[in-house]
Amino acid sequence: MSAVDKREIIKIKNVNKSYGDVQVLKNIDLEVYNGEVLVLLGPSGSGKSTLLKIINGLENIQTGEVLINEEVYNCKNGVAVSGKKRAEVGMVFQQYNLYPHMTVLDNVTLAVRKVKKKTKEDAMAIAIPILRKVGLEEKIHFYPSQLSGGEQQRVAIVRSLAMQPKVMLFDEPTSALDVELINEVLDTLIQLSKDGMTMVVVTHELSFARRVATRVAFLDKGELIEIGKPHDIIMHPKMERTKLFMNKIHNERSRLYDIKKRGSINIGIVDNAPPMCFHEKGGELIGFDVDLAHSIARRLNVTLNLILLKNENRMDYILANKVDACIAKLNHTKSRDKMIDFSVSYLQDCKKILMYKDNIKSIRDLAGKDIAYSIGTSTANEIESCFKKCNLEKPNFIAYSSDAQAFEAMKNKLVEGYASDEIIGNYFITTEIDKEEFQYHPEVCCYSYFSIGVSENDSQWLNELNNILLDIYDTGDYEKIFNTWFKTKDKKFLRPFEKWDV
Ligand SMILES: Nc1ncnc2c1ncn2[C@@H]1O[C@H](COP(=O)(O)OP(=O)(O)OP(=O)(O)O)[C@@H](O)[C@H]1O
Repeated sequence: MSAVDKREIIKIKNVNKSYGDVQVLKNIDLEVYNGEVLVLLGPSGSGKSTLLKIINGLENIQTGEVLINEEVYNCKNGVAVSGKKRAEVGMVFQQYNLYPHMTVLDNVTLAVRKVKKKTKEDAMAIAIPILRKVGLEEKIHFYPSQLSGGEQQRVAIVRSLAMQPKVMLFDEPTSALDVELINEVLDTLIQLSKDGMTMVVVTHELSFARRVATRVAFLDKGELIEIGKPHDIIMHPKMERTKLFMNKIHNERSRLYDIKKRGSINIGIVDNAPPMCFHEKGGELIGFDVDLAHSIARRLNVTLNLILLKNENRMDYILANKVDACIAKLNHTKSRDKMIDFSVSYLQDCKKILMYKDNIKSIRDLAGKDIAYSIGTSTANEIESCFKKCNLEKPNFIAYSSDAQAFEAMKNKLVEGYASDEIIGNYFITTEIDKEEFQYHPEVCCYSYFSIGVSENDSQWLNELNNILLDIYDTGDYEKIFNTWFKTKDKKFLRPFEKWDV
């Protein structure tokens, strides 16, 4: 996220708005700072859209004023600035309202030419780099009907951006889109925020608010009830009205509902960590995680789509709601717990350091020694914090692109040891002829808990998933899967943990 400074870009002072006798906004005071992304949440009819239209000068107000960069844009005597000035406040609606008979390029450059009086060439010079940035360069000669809903909405965003606005206002920009298209529009908003654009966004996408918003404001019945950091307003609201709304939205927005509606579940897996998930010789994906994913899909009575992820992008996919669940030998760690939710743990393991037996000395001897691990895993961090707790100087962790490569590095003596979850390390030892040569360092064992990762605030989906995991256990399926993949009996077969507790 870009840096926010305390310069007020939008200032709303004591705004009251009525339609006839009905007051729809009451004494609104609000500032939006430079580079800030302010998300407006609230029930239907609470006045969110009206507030955006007031900022933009599309609606008049009965009292107060709206300033943008200290210039009055709206006040009780009517809209205070010219149409050209008003175009400096970009607005994107739920319906993208593109001209159907015009190409993408014409749609985007029309206002630049008409309102800003730019030549066609100048307008194109502004528009094309923005179209390129949002990945639409190849579609500039397409007509709206030839584009997906997500692409049309991105064109609408570019059309506003081409006016080089000081702020951008979005009114539920994703609510008319299918689930799979929502993220491409949200990604465009995320990019805009990284570029430092000041934005006010009305949305029901709580995970987007958690990820991108600088602050979240909750409106109810025309009043600004609460404003603060996304985590505080969404997870720990202080006001009763906010609490009621959040509970309702969490239930309504459950992923479980989408999964059932779609008839399929998207489960993220990582395919380079045998025996959890890897490619069989024929190329088929197999492993503990794969079997677990099938068991879950069967219980939900939906088809299973396995989505191939990497260790290093697993969290991003969960955060961006690109997968419904992630079963990718994901360790439940404290830092991840701040961003996503975890199911009950389906496997307890231990992070260890595998070495040539002859090299094993005291734990203190590991200080500064090169140890390989697989990139994007929590292994290095977790072992480092175990060392820190014991006041020991830590080894020097070196990231390799997979567990197989990290193991090879140790085997070829490029590094002193290979660190991983024991269950994965064991797989590599058992496939070696000289397995007797290797041993885990006897003094290093940091407990790890494999859990399924899901996006936050969806208690309905999480509860269902936990119940399914316990059912998989209770019906004996878990034992079968366990015994298929952990033949070496290297792990005890445990009932999934009801609670995460370290
Ligand atoms: N042009 C209008 N004339 C009369 N009443 C209006 C007009 N526009 C909005 N309202 C009323 O003002 C109130 C606030 O509407 P607004 O569209 O701002 O709410 P909202 O929070 O954006 O709702 P939603 O989430 O459903 O879009 C509602 O009661 C609505 O019926």
